[in-house]
Amino acid sequence: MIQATELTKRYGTRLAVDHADFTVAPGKVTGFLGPNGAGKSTTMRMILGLDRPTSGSVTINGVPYHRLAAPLREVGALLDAKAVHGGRSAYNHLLVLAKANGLPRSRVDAVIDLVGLHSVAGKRSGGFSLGMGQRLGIAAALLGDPGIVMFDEPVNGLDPEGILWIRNLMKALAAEGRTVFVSSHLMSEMALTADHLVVIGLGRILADEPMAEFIAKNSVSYVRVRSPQPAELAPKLALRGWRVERQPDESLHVYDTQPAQIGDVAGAEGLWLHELTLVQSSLEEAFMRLTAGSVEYHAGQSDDQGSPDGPAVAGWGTPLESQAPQAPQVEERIQ
Ligand SMILES: Nc1ncnc2c1ncn2[C@@H]1O[C@H](COP(=O)(O)OP(=O)(O)OP(=O)(O)O)[C@@H](O)[C@H]1O
Repeated sequence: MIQATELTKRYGTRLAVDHADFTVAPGKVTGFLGPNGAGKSTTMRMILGLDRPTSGSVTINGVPYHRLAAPLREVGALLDAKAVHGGRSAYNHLLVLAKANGLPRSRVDAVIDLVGLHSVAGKRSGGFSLGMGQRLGIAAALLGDPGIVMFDEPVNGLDPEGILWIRNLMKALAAEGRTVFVSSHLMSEMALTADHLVVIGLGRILADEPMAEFIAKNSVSYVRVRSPQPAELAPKLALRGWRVERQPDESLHVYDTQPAQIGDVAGAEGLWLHELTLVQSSLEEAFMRLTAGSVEYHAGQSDDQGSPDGPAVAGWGTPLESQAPQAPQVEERIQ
């Protein structure tokens, strides 16, 4: 268990982490998400005692990192896969680490097997590919068989096989009851891996909740309706108090309701339906929506172009209001 309480880090005038409160619990993969410069690495460094908090605290199993009797046995971390002595073989790199931490040689063999580096264990790690380097970094993190593991951007630059391997490893570690805390910018990957999310923006914790709850809270869902009679169907739906937007391709986006209810209305009115699809935001869209105000570095585009709604809103259609002024409760557009 990792517990941050009012955790704060100031660099000069810059508040990198701002009174952060969050908990990372065992038995699940917790994703740590935030835009560039949000404070993820600073937070991870403070958890590992590499940076000292300006105020507040963060503990590992109830105590600060520097008071852990055998740190490697309690928490293993992959922060920078390149932070390895390139002149040593993978095996010797791990052996040095093991000896320095009072761990038996058998653990070196165990983690080398676990990460699949057996065939190259005797080779200099300086010549390793990015994927092999990540595996070696993970082997080091797991050397002490710790109950807590932390990975900072573990899938950066990996090929699909490497990504799949890390995803399955993290899930397996969590299934064994370990605490797994992982930062990533790859939302699609996090959506597949994490059970719980801690989201940080400009140093502040914006969310600390289960993935499903996070998406439900921060997403927009609507029903996409295709009918050969959209002009007749749209006002009937709007009359129920549902927001209806007619799209350029003649489909309707209907908010505040469910497909079955729309089907019932169409049936009762004798109107044909060709499609009824519930469309929900992805994790990426939900994340963009939540952190829109916390992004430090924007690409050179207007706010409008940077709409957090992504594909779900692209081509957002003419509000029905302009075509059917009698329709009640029709809004211009969301946000
Ligand atoms: N040693 C430092 N000295 C001064 N400012 C720093 C230092 N380390 C980080 N910062 C600043 O603190 C803020 C948080 O940085 P941090 O690296 O923790 O963000 P991050 O979320 O990990 O970003 P990224 O996703 O880009 O890696 C940034 O504004 C950064 O410029």
